[in-house]
Amino acid sequence: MSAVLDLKGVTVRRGTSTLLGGIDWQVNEGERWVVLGPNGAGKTTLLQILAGRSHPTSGTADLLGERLGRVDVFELRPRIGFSSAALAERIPGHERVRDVVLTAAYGVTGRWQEAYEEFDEQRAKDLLAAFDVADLADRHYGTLSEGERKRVQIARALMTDPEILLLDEPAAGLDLAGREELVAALSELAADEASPVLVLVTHHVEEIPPGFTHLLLMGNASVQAAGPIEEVLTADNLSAAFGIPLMVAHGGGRWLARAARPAGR
Ligand SMILES: Nc1ncnc2c1ncn2[C@@H]1O[C@H](COP(=O)(O)OP(=O)(O)OP(=O)(O)O)[C@@H](O)[C@H]1O
Repeated sequence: MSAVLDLKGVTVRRGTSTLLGGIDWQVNEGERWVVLGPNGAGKTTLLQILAGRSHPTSGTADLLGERLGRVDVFELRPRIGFSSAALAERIPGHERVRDVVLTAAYGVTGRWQEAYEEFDEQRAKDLLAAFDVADLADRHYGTLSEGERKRVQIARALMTDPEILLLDEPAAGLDLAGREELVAALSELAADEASPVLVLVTHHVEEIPPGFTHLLLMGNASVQAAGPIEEVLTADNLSAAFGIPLMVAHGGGRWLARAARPAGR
């Protein structure tokens, strides 16, 4: 079985900065990955490669069996769902929620004169229902709460029935109730065998949804540890990645982390 994502020695340089230094990573069918690490670790840069929106300076990135640099990325991108704050900013506030999801079929934001099939309309409706926002379908996107927007963004990322779904900090900016609702929705997505391979980027172990299987821990532009979540998410690994002594607890499918001793002691 070939890997869904296969990165070998992936390095990204911008000027004199190394944003990613020699990343080796394999993701297989059915896996649900969390990419965790501190600010500036290189998580967003990595996701840009996985989304086919940026190329490595050196090394090789095979996405769905296609090598970046040799494949037409415009054919590849519909096979990879992607949700990020930067993409969300492009959604016009006056767009109807149903059209925010529907227009992903053409990879555009802002409905204009595209013709959509009944099948597309139905899929957009079903996705809104799956994320519990069906009753918002006729609202303007700009009138939604942040939590509602996040769920619409994920529904949009799934519109093309992708083989991989990349989520860059989906819980950022949510209040506690919003975060918990999103974690529950992502946990359901993880449990569904029909779901694509999932890759979720976060800074916070509290945002890891139950059912996610693997963890890539990043720090200093490189992989600190990678593998099954229970093996990798240890106090030692997390402390090394974040650069302070941390404690980790696990219960009820959820994770917690805090400083091993109060700051300043
Ligand atoms: N075009 C660029 N030129 C130089 N440095 C860059 C460029 N783009 C990003 N960086 C730097 O690369 C590093 C990694 O950035 P990246 O956004 O991938 O990190 P991240 O782990 O996603 O961080 P955060 O959690 O804060 O979003 C950061 O130090 C950032 O300042």
